[in-house]
Amino acid sequence: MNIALIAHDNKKSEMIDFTIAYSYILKKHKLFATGTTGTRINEATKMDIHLVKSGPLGGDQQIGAMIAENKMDLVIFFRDPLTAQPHEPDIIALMRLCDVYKVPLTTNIGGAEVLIRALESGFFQWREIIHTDDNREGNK
Ligand SMILES: O=C(CO)COP(=O)(O)O
Repeated sequence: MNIALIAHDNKKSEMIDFTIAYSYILKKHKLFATGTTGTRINEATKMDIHLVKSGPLGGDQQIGAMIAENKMDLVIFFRDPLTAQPHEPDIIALMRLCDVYKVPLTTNIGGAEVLIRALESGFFQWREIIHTDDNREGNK
């Protein structure tokens, strides 16, 4: 599965803790991340991560484009709900595309714990069906 890892600055240490704790699951998958988040995760875990640009420089939109192309299976996005972000429209667009394409999205560590364990337990196999279904709603 392709997994996106994104965290706002005040949530980056939480993301590091999360990826260290679940590296035994995450390393079995293809990981993508916005620039700063991915660099920090790589430094802490040594996992291979495909980096896109930093969020404020278009990284959220790059992840969004992957969602629109059916190339993302799970988005783990630790948002900071207490700090205004200059690229808020990009963030909303990313989350909207998750809804358009029915891609599982969590915006906090509580949901991430549940989804990562679901992934490990095989609850994401339906994504493989979607990958082969050209007639899904989002492609119309
Ligand atoms: O801003 C972000 C998500 O909206 C994250 O970007 P960085 O990982 O580059 O900090």
